[in-house]
Amino acid sequence: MTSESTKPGPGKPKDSGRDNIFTAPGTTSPFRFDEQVAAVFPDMIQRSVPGYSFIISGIAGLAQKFIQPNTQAYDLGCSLGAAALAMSRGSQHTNIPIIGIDNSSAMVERCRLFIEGYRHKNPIQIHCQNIQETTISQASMVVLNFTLQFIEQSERQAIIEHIYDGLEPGGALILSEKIVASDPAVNELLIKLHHDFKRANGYSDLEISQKRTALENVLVPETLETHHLRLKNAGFKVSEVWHQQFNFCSILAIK
Ligand SMILES: Nc1ncnc2c1ncn2[C@@H]1O[C@H](C[S@+](CC[C@H]([NH3+])C(=O)[O-])CC(=O)[O-])[C@@H](O)[C@H]1O
Ligand SMILES: O=C(O)C(=O)Cc1ccccc1
Repeated sequence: MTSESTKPGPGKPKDSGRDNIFTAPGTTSPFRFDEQVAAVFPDMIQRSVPGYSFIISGIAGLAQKFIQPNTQAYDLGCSLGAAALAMSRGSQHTNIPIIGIDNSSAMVERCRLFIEGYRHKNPIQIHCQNIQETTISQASMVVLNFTLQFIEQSERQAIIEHIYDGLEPGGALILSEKIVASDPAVNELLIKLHHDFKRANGYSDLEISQKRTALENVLVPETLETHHLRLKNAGFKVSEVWHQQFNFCSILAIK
């Protein structure tokens, strides 16, 4: 069993492989979190999201500050549970229920196995369900780590409001998202820098372009202004960017 205190981030389950999903020409069907993606997810997210490991470590640090006794913590769109494990690791308290939610059964199955492989000091439960149908209560910390971007835009405000309602005063929402820069030229530049990052991590131009096509209308990014406004409208007192690398951003919002 691996100790959560010595391994940051998700590491790699023994059977996880390299992401070759978009290697073959003609692979452009819409992106889905199916078994094929779940099987290579640690490699895919690590090589595709600038700052991913830093954000996971940062979530552990934020958990140290925000998780309070007699509350719960949520990892919404948990995939393999990296943020749930980070919250467990970072929390100063034990016996805090940490609830991971994902609507992909392939992810949930692997997440449960993955979490079993780590020693964790807080109980982690993983549920296969839609975030839109998740009850949130007595929360001191909620994480949406690159999840809201995959949800219909028309449903995003209600989700943020529901999270706000379930948070205790002083509780934190960590919202990480791929963003669109307001200035079109800067936006193009950030997209280019992101593609350079992917190329430097071993993805070919064909893989980058086919995945870009597959993500159209599936991952719908918004501007930072839209996120801050949505958080403000939900009632959050504070929303500040605590990490940004190119067009990948993480916001800390406090109730
Ligand atoms: N409506 C929904 N309800 C529940 N789950 C959903 C929904 N829509 C999408 N998902 C799930 O949200 C996750 C998004 S990945 C999160 C990474 C993780 N947070 C990490 O810190 O490693 C982000 C990425 O791959 O860029 C997937 O597992 C989906 O099945
Ligand atoms: O790969 C990309 O281009 C992304 O924008 C990030 C990403 C990472 C994992 C799944 C889907 C999108």
